[in-house]
Amino acid sequence: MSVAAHTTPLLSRVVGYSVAIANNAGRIIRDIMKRGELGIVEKESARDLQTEADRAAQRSIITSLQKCFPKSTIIGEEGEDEVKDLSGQVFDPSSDSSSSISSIACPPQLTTVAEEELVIWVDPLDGTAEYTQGLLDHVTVLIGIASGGKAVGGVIHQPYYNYQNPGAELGRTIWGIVGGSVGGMPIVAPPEGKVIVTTTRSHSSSTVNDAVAAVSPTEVLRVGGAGHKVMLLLEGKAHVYVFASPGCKKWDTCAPQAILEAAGGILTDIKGDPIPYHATVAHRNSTGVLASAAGQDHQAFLAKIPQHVKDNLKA
Ligand SMILES: Nc1ncnc2c1ncn2[C@@H]1O[C@H](COP(=O)(O)O)[C@@H](OP(=O)(O)O)[C@H]1O
Ligand SMILES: [Mg+2]
Ligand SMILES: [Mg+2]
Ligand SMILES: [Mg+2]
Repeated sequence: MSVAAHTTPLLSRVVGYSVAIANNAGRIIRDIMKRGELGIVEKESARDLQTEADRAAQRSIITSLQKCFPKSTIIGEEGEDEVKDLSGQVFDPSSDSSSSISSIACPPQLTTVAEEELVIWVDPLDGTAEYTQGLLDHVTVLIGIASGGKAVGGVIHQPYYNYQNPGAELGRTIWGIVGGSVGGMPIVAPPEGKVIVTTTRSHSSSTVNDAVAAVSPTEVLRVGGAGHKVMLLLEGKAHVYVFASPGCKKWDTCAPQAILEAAGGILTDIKGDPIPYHATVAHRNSTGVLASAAGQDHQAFLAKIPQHVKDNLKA
């Protein structure tokens, strides 16, 4: 472990190590796709799939995080078996130069956060439906860090970024700490005079579509993954992410929310209430998600969501 690891705040260390751990999970996801044996199973429904990549990536992330931060609570999407299974290949994040943590700024109010206060929400593969359909750049690995019920830090790794540009570096990783710093990609403002809305591609409903129409979009980007959609907000390709559905879970939103807020954006439920991230909360974001890029009028978007949409999403 480097000297910096002992002198930097715990939260910066968790985020820095999560960068390396997420990059390693991305390698696992690419390897499984290359082998072509996806081992697809249905979870709660045919719209809720799990592949060997979801399972193997989660085993690796949880095993590695547990080893580095044994006193924190870690909650992963892929259920009890994968969480208790610590047989994943242990990856030592301090061996990876991508976990250079000295540049990850932590604001004063978060420098004293203790390991046992952290709740780490892990989505080992966000955008599973798109992964199985070959829409590979929709896939992300999400590691979100909460303290006091709030999303305070996060990592989004996009393992297939640039996969259609041979010769360019494959994959990218974005990280952030709320009130601290954001890194890994330039933050770009979306174009003025347009309202580009991003929403689900594979989990639509009439309520989802009513909410999208209500914000009067000039364009709608239907893409996979909560992580991918928040990346579109960060890189100036969309103004707002509207998802009036109870389908997203805490592991889908914790990391994207922390990074978006670190970059000046806002993520709430569809009514404008904050999403809680304590260890004991229900996993489902039953009142939907609305996220806006930095500089956008979040309240104005919320005000356009029709009452019948809000009424359909009960806590
Ligand atoms: N109706 C639904 N049923 C199950 N999962 C849903 C869902 N709606 C959204 N989700 C989950 O929320 C995440 C983002 O969804 P979408 O891509 O449709 O915007 C996906 O995460 P995973 O791919 O990690 O499971 C997806 O499974
Ligand atoms: Mg899933
Ligand atoms: Mg997900
Ligand atoms: Mg997932």
